Amino acid sequence: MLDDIRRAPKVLLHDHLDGGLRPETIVDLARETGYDALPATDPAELRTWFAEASDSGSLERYLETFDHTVGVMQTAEALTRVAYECAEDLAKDGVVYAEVRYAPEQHTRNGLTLNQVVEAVLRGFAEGGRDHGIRVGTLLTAMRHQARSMEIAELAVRYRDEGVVGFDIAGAEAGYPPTRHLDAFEYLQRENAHFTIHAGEAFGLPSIWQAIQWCGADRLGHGVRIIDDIGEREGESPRLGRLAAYVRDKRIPLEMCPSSNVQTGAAKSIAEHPIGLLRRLYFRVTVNTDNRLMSGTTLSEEFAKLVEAFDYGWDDLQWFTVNAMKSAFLGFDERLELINGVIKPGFAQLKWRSHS
Ligand SMILES: O=c1[nH]cnc2c1ncn2[C@H]1C[C@H](O)[C@@H](CO)O1
Ligand SMILES: [Zn+2]
Repeated sequence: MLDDIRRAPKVLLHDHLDGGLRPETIVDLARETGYDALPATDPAELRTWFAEASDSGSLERYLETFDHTVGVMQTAEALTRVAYECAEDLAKDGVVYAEVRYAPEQHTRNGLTLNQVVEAVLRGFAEGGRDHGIRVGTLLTAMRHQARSMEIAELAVRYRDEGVVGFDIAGAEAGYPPTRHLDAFEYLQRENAHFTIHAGEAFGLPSIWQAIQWCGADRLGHGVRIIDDIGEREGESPRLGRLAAYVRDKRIPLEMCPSSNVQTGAAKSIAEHPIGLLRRLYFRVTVNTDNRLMSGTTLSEEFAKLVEAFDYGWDDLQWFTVNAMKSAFLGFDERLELINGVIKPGFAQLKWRSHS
């Protein structure tokens, strides 16, 4: 099944550039750029280290592992290489459209300007996308514990015609509510720009409520805790609270990342992940990787885990994929073209093959 899932034309909306490096590349870049704090210099050991260190049950501990990936991404060449390889790796996994995010403010330690950071990454995505047949849009992230969101929002608008398709905030959620960055979100709305907000991962409903009702988020990063607003009683159909009903009624996309959520403690296991119920209730659920390196995963593997846990078939996987494409920060005509010209025919072929 995994091989077939790899062949399916997939869409990925939530993937961090600094969470998806190849271990071999980290080792190379550390050597080239003089970064001497890696926990291991053998790629296989490094791969294991990331997976284990990320498996703590705490988002804060999980985020500490990014010190090492961000540490080696401080030159234009390094950023371009990482972005190129990201496009290549996603294409090889059968992803046809991806939105990949990172925080430019974390890549200026060696003197790069924010503009230089963005241009280096865009170059990597453009070249990687062209060579490997995938379209990659960029989301610029501001770190929620810092105070640079307005600057980063302006950066996203500056590069909107060059491949930057939106904005996001990320980092530790508890103690850093989205409203801290309200001015940035209001600015983006005035600019008719798109944004998503990490919310409802390590903090509950108030974070989701603020993200949508105060900040005007187009999508929710994770959003798993929306489950807290859904009451389930034996023998009765689930009851949606006002916020959960709003999210479903308005078709607000949920960027769900099953493996990452298990690692940070946002979900107990894949089988107990709220995605099962949310999909049954027809929330606009999408499936994502978050950080392929930290979770040792790919989008195909995330789908395969869900197939195992929830017995999903091709129709479910296509539904998640079409949801993702509908929710992309891309023009309506381009979304339609990918849905009708690539996704539907690709899935039809796989369904036909598995029946014959
Ligand atoms: O799942 C996440 N929640 C909150 N922040 C995250 C998550 N994954 C990565 N980040 C942070 C760490 C990265 O350095 C930053 C930009 O990609 O975003
Ligand atoms: Zn994330």
